[in-house]
Amino acid sequence: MKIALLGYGRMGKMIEKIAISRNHEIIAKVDVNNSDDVAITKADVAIDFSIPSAAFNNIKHCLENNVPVISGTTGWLDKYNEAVSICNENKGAFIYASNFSLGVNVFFELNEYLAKMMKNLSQYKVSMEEIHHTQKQDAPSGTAITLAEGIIKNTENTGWKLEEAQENEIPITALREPEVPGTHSISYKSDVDTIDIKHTAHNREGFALGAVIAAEWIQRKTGVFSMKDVLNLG
Ligand SMILES: NC(=O)c1ccc[n+]([C@@H]2O[C@H](COP(=O)([O-])OP(=O)(O)OC[C@H]3O[C@@H](n4cnc5c(N)ncnc54)[C@H](O)[C@@H]3O)[C@@H](O)[C@H]2O)c1
Ligand SMILES: O=C(O)C1=N[C@H](C(=O)O)CCC1
Repeated sequence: MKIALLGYGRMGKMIEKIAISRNHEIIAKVDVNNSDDVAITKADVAIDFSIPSAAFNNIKHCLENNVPVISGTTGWLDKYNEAVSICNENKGAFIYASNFSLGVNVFFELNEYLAKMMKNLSQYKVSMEEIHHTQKQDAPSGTAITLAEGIIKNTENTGWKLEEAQENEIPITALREPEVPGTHSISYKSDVDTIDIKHTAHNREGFALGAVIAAEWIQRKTGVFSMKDVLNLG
């Protein structure tokens, strides 16, 4: 495949490495200082790992030019429904995932399964912690938001909050520490015990491999998909 990389930072560079190892060709590298709108239109797929303020326009440009797009950028989801409409209007192909790693997508399923079991056990209070590197622009992480949505869907919790949560809201603690690729923990605490589940990324390879697999999977497809479709989970 001919791939356009939208964002050539930590993730863009890791995706380039994995894509080349799977015999793909990188035909455009778009960055804050380097835009190449023409090259993008010649790609079989674009992979966007940019910044929250750029993601929506990147995705729109691809969909309006019939280029399937995979986006892992977090922190722009107020415009997700608009991106879905643009995809459908243009009969395009689009996948957003807050986390492309196989391990986290298994963890998403485990989270929902546990939430269902905890639904009627009101003595347990749920909380979440995420830890990422200090360059991260958004908080809480996109992954933490997906996990919170998985709990809300399956329990009486009505929302999530960073820190000071109300009753029935999931409190999320977002910590920033040097070099941490991404750690997410969910705890259900009662007076007598605690149940914890945790996912720890050791590096960024899992995210990048998942994004390249999604880019391979979406070829010749039309519609809006998720990593659940790609990985055939659940
Ligand atoms: N979904 C996942 O699996 C996953 C995994 C890791 C990171 N992320 C997300 O991916 C994004 C990128 O992460 P990163 O660690 O590579 O960040 P980074 O800061 O290393 O890279 C972002 C790059 O985007 C570039 N950029 C800025 N404006 C742009 C524009 N208009 N068009 C294209 N590129 C532009 C920047 O110059 C920079 O090189 C973040 O939102 C992060 O949360 C998602
Ligand atoms: O490094 C980041 O930034 C990450 N962002 C995603 C998120 O916000 O969940 C995935 C994990 C790494």
